[in-house]
Amino acid sequence: MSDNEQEESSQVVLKEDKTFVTFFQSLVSSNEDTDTIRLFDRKGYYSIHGEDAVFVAMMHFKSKKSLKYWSISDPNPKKKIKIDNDGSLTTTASSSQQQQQELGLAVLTIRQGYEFENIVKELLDEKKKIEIWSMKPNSKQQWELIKKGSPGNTQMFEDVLLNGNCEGSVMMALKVTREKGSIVFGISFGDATFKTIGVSQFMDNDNLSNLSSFIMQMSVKECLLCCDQKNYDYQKVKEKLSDAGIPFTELPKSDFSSKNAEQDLTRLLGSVKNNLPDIEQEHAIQSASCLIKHLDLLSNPNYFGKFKLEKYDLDRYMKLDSSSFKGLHIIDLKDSSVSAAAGGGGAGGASSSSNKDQSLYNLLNQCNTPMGSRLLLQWVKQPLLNAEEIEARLNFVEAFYNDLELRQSLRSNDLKKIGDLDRLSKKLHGQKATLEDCVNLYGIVTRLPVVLQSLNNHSSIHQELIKVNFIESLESIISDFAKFCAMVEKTIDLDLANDKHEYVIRSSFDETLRGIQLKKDQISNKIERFRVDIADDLNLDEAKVKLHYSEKDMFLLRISRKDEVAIRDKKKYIVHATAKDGVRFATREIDTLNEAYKKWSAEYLDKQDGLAKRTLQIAASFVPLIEDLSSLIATLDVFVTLSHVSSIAPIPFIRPEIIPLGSDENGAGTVIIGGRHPCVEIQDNVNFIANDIDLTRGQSQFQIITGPNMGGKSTFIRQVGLIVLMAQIGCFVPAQKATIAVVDCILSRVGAGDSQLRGVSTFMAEMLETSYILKVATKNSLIIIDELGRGTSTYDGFGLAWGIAEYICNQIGGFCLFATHFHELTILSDLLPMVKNLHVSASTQNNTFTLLYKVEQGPCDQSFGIHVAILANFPSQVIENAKQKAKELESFESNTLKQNHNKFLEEFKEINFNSNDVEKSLSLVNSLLNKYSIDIN
Ligand SMILES: Nc1ncnc2c1ncn2[C@@H]1O[C@H](COP(=O)(O)OP(=O)(O)OP(=O)(O)O)[C@@H](O)[C@H]1O
Repeated sequence: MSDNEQEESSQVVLKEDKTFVTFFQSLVSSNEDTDTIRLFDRKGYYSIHGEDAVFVAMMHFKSKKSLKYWSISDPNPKKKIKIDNDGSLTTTASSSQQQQQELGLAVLTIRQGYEFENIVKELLDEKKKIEIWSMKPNSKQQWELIKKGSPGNTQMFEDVLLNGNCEGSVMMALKVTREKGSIVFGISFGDATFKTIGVSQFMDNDNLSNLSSFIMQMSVKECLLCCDQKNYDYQKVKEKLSDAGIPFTELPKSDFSSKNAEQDLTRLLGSVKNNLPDIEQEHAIQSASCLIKHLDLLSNPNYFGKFKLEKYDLDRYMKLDSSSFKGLHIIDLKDSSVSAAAGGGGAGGASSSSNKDQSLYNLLNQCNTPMGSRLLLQWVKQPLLNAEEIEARLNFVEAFYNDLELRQSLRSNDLKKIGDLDRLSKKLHGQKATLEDCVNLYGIVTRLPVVLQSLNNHSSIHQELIKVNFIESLESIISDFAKFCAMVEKTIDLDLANDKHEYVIRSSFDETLRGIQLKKDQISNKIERFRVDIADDLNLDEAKVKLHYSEKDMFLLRISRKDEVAIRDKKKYIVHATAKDGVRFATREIDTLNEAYKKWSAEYLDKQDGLAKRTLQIAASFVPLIEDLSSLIATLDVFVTLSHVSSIAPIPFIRPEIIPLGSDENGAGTVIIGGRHPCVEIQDNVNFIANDIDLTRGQSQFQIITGPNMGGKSTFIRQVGLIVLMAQIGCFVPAQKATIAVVDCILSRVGAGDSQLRGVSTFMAEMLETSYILKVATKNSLIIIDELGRGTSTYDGFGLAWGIAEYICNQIGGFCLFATHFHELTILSDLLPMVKNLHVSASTQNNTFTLLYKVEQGPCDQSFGIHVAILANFPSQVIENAKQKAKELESFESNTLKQNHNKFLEEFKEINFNSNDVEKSLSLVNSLLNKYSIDIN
């Protein structure tokens, strides 16, 4: 037995609850689903059992120490939690059942409130389903399921997730079919928390690249899949979902029926007919029917007419798949929701101290509102394709960029004070709001004229744009909120809210309330008189004895900690708490008065209940207006933030010139002068060297970058990718001058070591990723390839790199940055007109070796490696040997070898890596490798 287990077994608690254990075991054995975690509501706390308990203990507490064991063995253990080397948790078939049985049934108890809420969030992040069981009323041993949720359906946990959960929980229903030889996806996606639903029907290629982009860009959390085992594409879809880590449930075709779909959608979207999506999207409409059914949206009349139709137009956004997100570090894949939820500056930002390896989103997310952070995340994931739309965004950014005063006033005052409007509207809509929420909303609305005033002061060429898009909309929203403000002023006691943070209906509203308020006032007046007397008694200035009110303690007196000596050892003064702001105390008389005050307050709340409910009902009718305001503030916040980040960069970003997609035929293209990597340039101790690139179609669209290790090749090619992406988001870019040709997708294969594909060799992973690029890229794509062929022997790596480069140039014709350590590849520029060489420079003067990070024209002087070896005092014999080998390599020009690689590639491209049978694909590759005598070891 391991030390750990020794420790655990000593914690066995002999507490038998046989009935429960039997019930629990039957529950587990009747359901094979290992992804569901069950929590048992024990009134005041929750318990989790068996392997669920072990999973949660490891996930949340990172240890099994908090587990107890009930001494009843589990005769039927089904699964075992395995903690992998990287700390991740997986469930596997149990191999230590015996030990588990010896220990008994694991039990973990968790506290209600914060601990429970965090665990629910973490479980959803871990893609688990959650069930909450509660004891049936008036029964001792009978449990019933009261709540359930999953990553794509968190409706029943909205109260828990109201704080944070920035991206919501997008569920998609998916039907795959073939039409005219092409794969067609009918998709419906929805988020019940944010009350959005959408349909989209699109064609895809054999690599399902459109589906991949859709999943990433729409932040899909879970999938309902129309089961079609006989369909070959169906298996590929399942693989794609598994690779993307999207949990899916296979459902019968009968769940995807268009029978009532139109009617159901109309109910959710409201009666506006033109809300309805294009009815020709038959498969998507069928998926909508499944989605509505499985999210049970029609059982909640509150939802009727409240949903918004969200559109996903494939042709509107740049295609980005998960390897581009990872390769360019666009977002932190695991933490995206956390950092966005934090809002108000996000995690990091340019001024952050831990600025190493931060993502583009983290750099940009200096939003002042949570709504802004959410919208920015969406924009970063969905760069635009339409040049006019991009220019429109850039105009706004430019307006704020050039108006420092406006930007500062919006950032430091106006926007900062606007709370989470999405959360507020969710609470009001879900009838979970309180009078405090109404007062908060009132506070926000009454501050809007200040925002308006700031915007009105703006004067520039974009003045009209600001007027039409922000000023006029805001004026109309403010005027529509007038009734809400009047209601709050009339019904809620705003003085009490401001002074004591008590949120109640005005006493003047009702005779009974007035009577109770009188009693409360009498008590507080009495306490005030006590305060004056006590100051006198303590020999302290009256102003030094303050009245402290809180909902929990009611009235207490407070003196500074310095003055505490005045009450020390005086029995009549009862100390309640010592805090930073001083010592809080009372006397017996004050305690008694507080009791009475508490009683009257409770009575007041009771009597105001009907009026408060009515007020909240009226407030809920303003939800659509709150949503409009939220979206206006989010957009304003994102523009202000993009301009802010652009202006505070070490060297301010500039507005890029945009060349529409596909209109760069006549020798135009992407030209960046003095480009910088936005995330590397702000790293501590980095003196960033700016670099140029010219990707002109037909002349220099394919750039090979060579140079010494650590010379800045990867940084350079990624910075070009990021600059193009930022421009298409509508953001200014880190460069001195930039002309950006809009691209339809950025495809990247970066880093040999960190393949996302599990269980395949580095070489194979490289090949799979590259084959994907070769099939998906178009002449309008940007391809970024870094160190291809590292996972194989030098000759073969070179051969493959050569073949792939040639294929991109001749067959695809897209823009490409190809960083490589194969110096021989630079010869391509002599053979193909669109290929140019660049190299990162280094200096070997005065017997020192200095990386200069300057990207210069032409191939690299490949003797750097040997220079480094000389500087590192390698034995002369080794150096000579190395020189000899380098010569041999230089003369490596065997035509047969090169031909072999080209032939290999021709056949390799035809292999379908998306087939269900990975083994088969791999063995096909192996036989090809043998056929052309290519050695990958
Ligand atoms: N333009 C630059 N200005 C200043 N420092 C830079 C620049 N580019 C890169 N660096 C620094 O050099 C380090 C190495 O850069 P990078 O990883 O891009 O090199 P590389 O040539 O791709 O290396 P390798 O061939 O070993 O993969 C970076 O982490 C960064 O700190």
